[in-house]
Amino acid sequence: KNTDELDAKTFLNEYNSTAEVVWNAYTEASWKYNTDINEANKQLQKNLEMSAHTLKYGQKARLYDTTDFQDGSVKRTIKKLSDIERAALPSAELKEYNTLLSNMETKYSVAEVCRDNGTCHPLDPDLQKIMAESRDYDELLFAWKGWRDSAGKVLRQDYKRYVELANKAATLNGHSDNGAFWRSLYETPTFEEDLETLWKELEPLYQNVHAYVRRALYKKYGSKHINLKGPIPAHLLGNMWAQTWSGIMDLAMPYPHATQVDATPAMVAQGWNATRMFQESDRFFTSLGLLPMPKEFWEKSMLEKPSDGRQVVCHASAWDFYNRKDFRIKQCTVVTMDDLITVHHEMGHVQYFLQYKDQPVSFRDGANPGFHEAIGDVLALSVSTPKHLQSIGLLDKVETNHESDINFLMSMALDKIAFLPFGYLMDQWRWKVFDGRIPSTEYNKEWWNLRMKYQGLCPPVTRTEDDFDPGAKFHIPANVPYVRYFVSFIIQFQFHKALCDAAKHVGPLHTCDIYKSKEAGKLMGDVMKLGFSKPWPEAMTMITGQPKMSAQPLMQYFQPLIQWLEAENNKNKDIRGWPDYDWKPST
Ligand SMILES: C[C@H](NC(=O)O)C(=O)O
Ligand SMILES: [Zn+2]
Repeated sequence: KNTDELDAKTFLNEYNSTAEVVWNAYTEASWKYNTDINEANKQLQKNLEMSAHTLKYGQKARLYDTTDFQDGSVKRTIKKLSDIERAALPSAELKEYNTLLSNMETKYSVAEVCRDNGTCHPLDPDLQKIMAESRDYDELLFAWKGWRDSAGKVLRQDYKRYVELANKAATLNGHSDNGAFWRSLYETPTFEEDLETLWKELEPLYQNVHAYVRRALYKKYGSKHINLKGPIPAHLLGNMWAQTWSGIMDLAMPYPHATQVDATPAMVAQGWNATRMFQESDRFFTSLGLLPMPKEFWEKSMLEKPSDGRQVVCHASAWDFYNRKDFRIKQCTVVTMDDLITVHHEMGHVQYFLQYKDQPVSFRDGANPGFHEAIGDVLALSVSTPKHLQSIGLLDKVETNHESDINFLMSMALDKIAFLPFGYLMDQWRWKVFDGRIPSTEYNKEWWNLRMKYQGLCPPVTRTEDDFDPGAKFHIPANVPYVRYFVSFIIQFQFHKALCDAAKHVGPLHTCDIYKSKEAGKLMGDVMKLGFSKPWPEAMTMITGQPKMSAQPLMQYFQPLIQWLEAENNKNKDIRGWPDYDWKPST
């Protein structure tokens, strides 16, 4: 083994400069395909070239014994390069794997649901709009079942083969399976236990929100479709996957006569468009002293769904082109408050890219994947406050009284608390698929067992193993891990609390708006500059003064609502949980 540290440094410099070129070429090709899906753009050549580069340098990296090296960054980089992921596969299987991934993401992205009259609806914006706005049980069922027939079902065989190849690559890199590889990115031996502890702390909160919303849906849809002691039919929560419930805020509004919290009507009335939404977000970031979007961003991003007939991958994403200059967002933006939040989420990714762009490519990542997902959401917690929305002209009347507070906290809970079980179960399912606890013959049964166990949902119609409902959620065919969002929804409140302290906020945490606080911006910026160069507990300590994930700030933020929900559910004599677990809605 080579123990020459200077030699390793030279090797890493060569790696870094060649990687930028190869990764940039791949990213450009991938962007071209994602924003114009067709056979011509499908060329997977650049992907193979990237894997060839990874293989070449990964094999060299494995020749070093870094035990006695002085420079921690050199050790950290050599260790990271030694895991060559899919490049470990024999070339025929690597080609098959890349083709499978491309086909799965394409099938998902071009899927649509057609009516008897021949009208066909894509997920974005049509089906998403129906799921958020329709209050017709059967119309919701048309969209819900149609999407799973068109996007999920067709992926089942591809997925089975993808699991085999992903696991083969993982084992060739020394992991027990692909789930173990995904968890290794958190560098936390107690990661799974820590997550379960956090979930157990937050489960009572979720069950209170679930019981309250079940009561609201009972009022709307009646006893044929809602059992007050049972699971909720999964198509009634205002979202295609029931992962956030803000779509049914009008049914769940605690005090309809107090301050409203939805900025959508004002955005539409004032003629906001996608660019305006992104400019607003850019303004918030720069108000904190963080970096403005470069001109390439405005010139090359795709901020709206193209109207020229091109097929695109509409699921929003942020892109680093690894040349320290070119950063983009691809989003099929619609003018709603919900999408203004998504805009901030994606802009948070680009801010992270900008902040760590001078790190070596190996460190151009979040401290852990949850950090990358949290940045934009932290700022959105400030933007969402009635006070801030009023300051940008999106809410006219803002009252600071108990009812308005509870209305606001309910709207936030329908996004942030409703999401927690979904954020947790997505990779519970995949980790079990990868380690074999869920055989391919039980993909769908186990999916619905987890949807029942964690979310208290049931399918509105019978499901079989001809279906593949997990495939109807983007991240499954797109091979994007998901526990990062569960982590993000917890740590973003830790960050929010720390930044509000830095901004010298006084009063309840949920009223904090860090807008224009340079102190808050510096705290965030310094952590983002680190990228992946230090283990994430160090980054967590820089922001919060302690190294662990904690549910306490989230609980503190929602404290007034927790008390209100306890009282409200007790007043309604509503049980928490769904003991009538085998109840089914009448069809
Ligand atoms: C929460 C997650 N966000 C994202 O993909 O950007 C989702 O949309 O499912
Ligand atoms: Zn994201």
